[in-house]
Amino acid sequence: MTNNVISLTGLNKSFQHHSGDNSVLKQISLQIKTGEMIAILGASGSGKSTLLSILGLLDVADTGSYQLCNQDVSALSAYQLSQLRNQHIGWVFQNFNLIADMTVAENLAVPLRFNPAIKATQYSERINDVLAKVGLSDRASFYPDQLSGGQQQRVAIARALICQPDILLCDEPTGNLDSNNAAKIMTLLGDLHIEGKTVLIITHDNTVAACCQKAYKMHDGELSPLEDEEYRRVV
Ligand SMILES: Nc1ncnc2c1ncn2[C@@H]1O[C@H](COP(=O)(O)OP(=O)(O)OP(=O)(O)O)[C@@H](O)[C@H]1O
Repeated sequence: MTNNVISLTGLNKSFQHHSGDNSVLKQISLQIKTGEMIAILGASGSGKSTLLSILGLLDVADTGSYQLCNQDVSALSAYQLSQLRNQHIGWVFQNFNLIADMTVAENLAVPLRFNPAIKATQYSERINDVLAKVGLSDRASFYPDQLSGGQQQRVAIARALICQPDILLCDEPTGNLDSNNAAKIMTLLGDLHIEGKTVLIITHDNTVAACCQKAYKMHDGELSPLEDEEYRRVV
């Protein structure tokens, strides 16, 4: 057993095009320890989202090994993968992905309904807890379009937290926010990291990466660590 929550070794992924195979991830190796807060920087098309989808068990690599919480994911059935996903992973997206015709509380209940381990009698306590954590206890009955972008992203983070995952995978979490709201979201993610969550953020933005303990750069499907001065210099 290691204390790596995520361990990737020699991961490769290609997509087929009419013009031939397009190699998107090349020999990716990455170890993330429990409770770390990590950024992956990289230009558009460099392979960041593809890597995040594999880490979040939404896609699979062609070759290489992926251990999530010391379990080799290639050995698991679809049902076991969905259980592992429910248990360990919360997602935060750039576009918030809230359901427009549901209230905040109803949006937060959606992942609970897919999680058989959580009883319906626990729903309201869970919803109240996560709304308090993101500072939106007074917005439970609002619809997404009645909230600012920053508030919608806080609801999305509350939704990511509701099944009490230990890992947050964040895909450009500040990409649609102004700098003031972006800073608030980074403070919230930083607080969750301090509480012990493992936080992985993919971003184009050095100011976001500078809030993290470590950063990596994705370039043409290859991942390499960045030194402190490389990603903190613009801040
Ligand atoms: N399902 C797919 N089928 C074919 N090609 C794909 C597929 N998904 C991604 N790709 C290709 O993989 C490459 C990397 O895409 P990916 O979305 O991972 O990049 P990214 O770094 O996240 O970009 P962005 O920052 O713009 O979201 C791109 O060239 C893209 O066209």
